[in-house]
Amino acid sequence: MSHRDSPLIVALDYPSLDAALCMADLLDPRRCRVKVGKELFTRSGPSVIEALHGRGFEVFLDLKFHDIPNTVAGAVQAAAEQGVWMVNVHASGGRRMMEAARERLDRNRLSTQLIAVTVLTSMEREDLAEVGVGLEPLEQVEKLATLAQACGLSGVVCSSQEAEAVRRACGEGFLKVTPGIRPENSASDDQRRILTPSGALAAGSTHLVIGRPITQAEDPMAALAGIERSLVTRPPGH
Ligand SMILES: O=C(O)c1cc(=O)[nH]c(=O)n1[C@@H]1O[C@H](COP(=O)(O)O)[C@@H](O)[C@H]1O
Repeated sequence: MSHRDSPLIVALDYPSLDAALCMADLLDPRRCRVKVGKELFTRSGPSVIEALHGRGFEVFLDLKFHDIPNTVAGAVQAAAEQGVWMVNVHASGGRRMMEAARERLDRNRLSTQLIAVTVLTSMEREDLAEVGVGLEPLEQVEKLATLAQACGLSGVVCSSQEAEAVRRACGEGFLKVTPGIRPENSASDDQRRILTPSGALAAGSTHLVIGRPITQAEDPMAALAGIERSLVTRPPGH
């Protein structure tokens, strides 16, 4: 299996370039992609992207941009010009922001996948209510996914619990990138809306973002292999 077929994206949530690369060196770039998030990128800057590309990884740059349209379009262009495979914005930034980002990539013939975060997997109904959204997470995810698709984005970040609804609303080809993945018997940590890796794929996730269950395992590549096996031999009913 090459990374082009693998649904697995390992979140490299580390406070330094060295720590992230130590983990990357334990992983096989033919069997997963990697995600660089806010902490690592803020500390290391673009050098981490270069180092991961040099090791053969495709990179999801997860900076969840959310600002006025012109600012987000510029940031998305800067990310794409570093050659990353995927970049994301917050769908709650709205239509004008997402369209500006899409248009900027198209105008510059940049093929980076542009996706939108819907409702963070750490949030439940009460958390949404507190920020003025009086909908269930599922309804809000559907609403934002439909908007992101109308703005020409390639997919969304959502929890795997909503992947099926997004598939119904936006179709098979629309990417459903789902964090909040927890293998059987592992700690949920700060995640709230979770599923197992096989449950997530069965629900329609196209890509699974997995951090701590792999990066904090004693043998990360063995943990990744265990997840791969669970995807091949799905439990009955999935
Ligand atoms: O955009 C993301 O990747 C993201 C969105 C979301 O709603 N929830 C979420 O957990 N993430 C990211 O996915 C990763 C999940 O890591 P673990 O909880 O360690 O598996 C982290 O890097 C989060 O920043």
